[in-house]
Amino acid sequence: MHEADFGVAGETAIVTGASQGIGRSIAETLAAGGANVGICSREMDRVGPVADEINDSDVDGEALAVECNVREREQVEAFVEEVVEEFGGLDIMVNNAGGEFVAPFEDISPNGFDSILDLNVMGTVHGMQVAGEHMREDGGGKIVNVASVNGQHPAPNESHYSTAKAGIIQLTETVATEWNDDGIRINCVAPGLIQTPGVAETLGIDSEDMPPRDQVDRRIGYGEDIADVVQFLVSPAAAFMTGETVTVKGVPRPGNSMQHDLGLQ
Ligand SMILES: CCCCCCCCC/C=C/C(=O)SCCNC(=O)CCNC(=O)[C@H](O)C(C)(C)COP(=O)(O)OP(=O)(O)OC[C@H]1O[C@@H](n2cnc3c(N)ncnc32)[C@H](O)[C@@H]1OP(=O)(O)O
Ligand SMILES: NC(=O)C1=CN([C@@H]2O[C@H](COP(=O)(O)OP(=O)(O)OC[C@H]3O[C@@H](n4cnc5c(N)ncnc54)[C@H](OP(=O)(O)O)[C@@H]3O)[C@@H](O)[C@H]2O)C=CC1
Repeated sequence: MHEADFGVAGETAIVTGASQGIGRSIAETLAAGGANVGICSREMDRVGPVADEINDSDVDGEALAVECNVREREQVEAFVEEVVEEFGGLDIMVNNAGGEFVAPFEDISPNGFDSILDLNVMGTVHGMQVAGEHMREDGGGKIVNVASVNGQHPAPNESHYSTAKAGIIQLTETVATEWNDDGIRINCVAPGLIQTPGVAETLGIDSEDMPPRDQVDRRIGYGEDIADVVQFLVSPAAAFMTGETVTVKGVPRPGNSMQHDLGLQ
């Protein structure tokens, strides 16, 4: 009788941008599943406590926090190297660090547009190439990139971010065809609106009454909604999936969904 295997126990994972929000949920979920996790953010003061919390808990996975700006190639190389040394390999790479500001296209300076492409696209390129090198030497691995529904559907005042996230979706599909023979599966998750500190800051959407997770028809998602799908994508259960983008956005419905209100349908 077949039993589905969603396990990650004993694997080593890296999650970028894990001091808060979706990245933190992914790191905690994988650690609770028994994976050792290397996590980073731009500030040790912010990401260190997340590792402490995981290490002080009774989950099986251990955490290592490293200060790393994903826009800086050398920092990504040093981060990955430290995790490989600490945990003895690298099986899973989650390129989550990303962000935006909201502005009309005509008000975004060349440098402003470039900063969002650099953070989201080049941050992901650095993570994929550096992790990929270790995975090829080690006989394979799994990569998950975090895009957005903004990379799939138009919404006003998100031109730079939507361009970047669409790029991440293409990057995922293209490199998946190239690294297939190396045993590296690469998939992508496209979250709808998720309750995180970043969304509170950028869009002014703060803690509202959150309906329970078992309700699909709600305005905004939890970090765990994304983390669970990421765990599926890196697990043996997704062995026949590569180059895919999985959208996780609940039910966007007029008058009901925040995404619809924001122009993302
Ligand atoms: C509605 C539908 C919703 C649809 C909603 C759908 C869901 C989307 C949810 C997404 C959620 C998230 O990603 S939440 C994440 C939220 N948090 C963040 O993103 C914060 C992270 N921020 C950063 O990493 C940075 O600040 C980042 C924006 C990349 C810029 O980094 P830099 O170091 O390059 O910083 P700077 O030098 O200050 O800025 C670079 C240039 O960008 C310009 N710039 C910076 N902020 C700007 C702003 N608010 N408006 C215009 N321009 C701005 C500056 O003027 C500079 O250009 P010049 O003046 O020309 O030099
Ligand atoms: N929340 C949402 O509705 C959606 C989010 N997304 C995507 O999900 C991902 C996470 O978003 P969310 O959790 O909301 O964002 P948050 O702003 O809440 O968290 C972003 C995380 O990334 C880190 N980070 C930011 N820039 C860098 C950098 N240059 N190098 C390393 N770490 C960095 C931050 O840490 P620190 O500040 O400590 O450096 C923080 O841990 C992003 O890629 C975002 O675009 C996609 C669709 C919807």
